[in-house]
Amino acid sequence: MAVFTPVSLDDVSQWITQFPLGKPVAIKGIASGIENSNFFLTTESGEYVLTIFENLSFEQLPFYLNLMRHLADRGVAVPAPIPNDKGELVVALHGKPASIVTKLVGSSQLSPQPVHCAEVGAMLAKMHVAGLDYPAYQPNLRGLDWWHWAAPQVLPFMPAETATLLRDEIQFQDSYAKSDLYKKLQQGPVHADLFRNNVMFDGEKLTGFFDFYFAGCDTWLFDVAVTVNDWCIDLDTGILDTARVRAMLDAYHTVRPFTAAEQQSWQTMLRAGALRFWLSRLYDFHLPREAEMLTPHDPTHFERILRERINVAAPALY
Ligand SMILES: Nc1ncnc2c1ncn2[C@@H]1O[C@H](COP(=O)(O)OP(=O)(O)OP(=O)(O)O)[C@@H](O)[C@H]1O
Ligand SMILES: N[C@@H](CCO)C(=O)O
Repeated sequence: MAVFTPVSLDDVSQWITQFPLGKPVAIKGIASGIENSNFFLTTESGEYVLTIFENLSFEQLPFYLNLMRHLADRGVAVPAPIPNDKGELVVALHGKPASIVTKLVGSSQLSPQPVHCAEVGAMLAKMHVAGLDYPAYQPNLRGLDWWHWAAPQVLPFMPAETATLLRDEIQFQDSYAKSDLYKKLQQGPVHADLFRNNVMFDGEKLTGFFDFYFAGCDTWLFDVAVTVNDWCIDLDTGILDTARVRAMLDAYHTVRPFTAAEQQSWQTMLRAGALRFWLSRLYDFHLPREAEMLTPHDPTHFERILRERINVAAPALY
């Protein structure tokens, strides 16, 4: 189901000569993606992932691919995009934008232990610091402006009590975003979707972050909140697991110390991280894209997490 645009060895044999990768030896579609057509590509020089982008355009892609290249060049574990002989990272294949990146070793860790959370926390801090001098800017396209655009479209579908929760939370986040405290937070490029299925592990060793296509510039703390809200919870209840939270935050703090302003903002940001995915899931659920083939993710998962973060104090940031 996941390969929307088929690609054969014949299709790439000529196309790939613009990349310094030698002859292609094998190509195999990857079943698990839902957004793009992905392939494992073996060439004379090694193993790579070829992606044909089904939704993002030639204009949108450079922000993401240049960011991955920038991070990879600074030792952050991410797939490194391979430039062609003109230095381009995005090249047309079957009329659609495509790229080749290095293949990460391992698989996703879907039942993380504290040791995995510590690896993620340390690498996330490293990524934030390495992104500081990334020259391109794009806002988080699923940030406050998007919440204001999406909420009126989903509210008519919602029962009164949950609609009130959504309205109140957006208002609460609005006033926080205007506060002096918010302005003190460090900002930069963030992944913004660093869920368990977007990180690769080889045993207990993290081998890479991937799927950067929600990345944008936002507060670093928002990225930490999104990551904790997925990696450090009991999936059935949304309740934070203190051992995993501590492992992730302590490892992050060792690489890039949190600030007092971040400490004060922590609970609010955990709520923002929950709101962001509650709203996007509500939107995908009630207003699915045309020809959407997917079963949408369950919005109530993040509604539960939001209520939990409103009602229960999280472990301190440091
Ligand atoms: N650089 C990489 N190295 C190794 N495996 C990769 C790499 N990039 C992607 N994969 C594999 O391909 C699968 C699909 O990739 P990805 O999650 O990016 O799909 P997508 O369709 O682009 O997005 P979505 O997460 O929305 O499904 C991943 O689960 C992973 O197993
Ligand atoms: N991580 C998102 C899906 C988009 O990558 C979610 O769980 O809603």
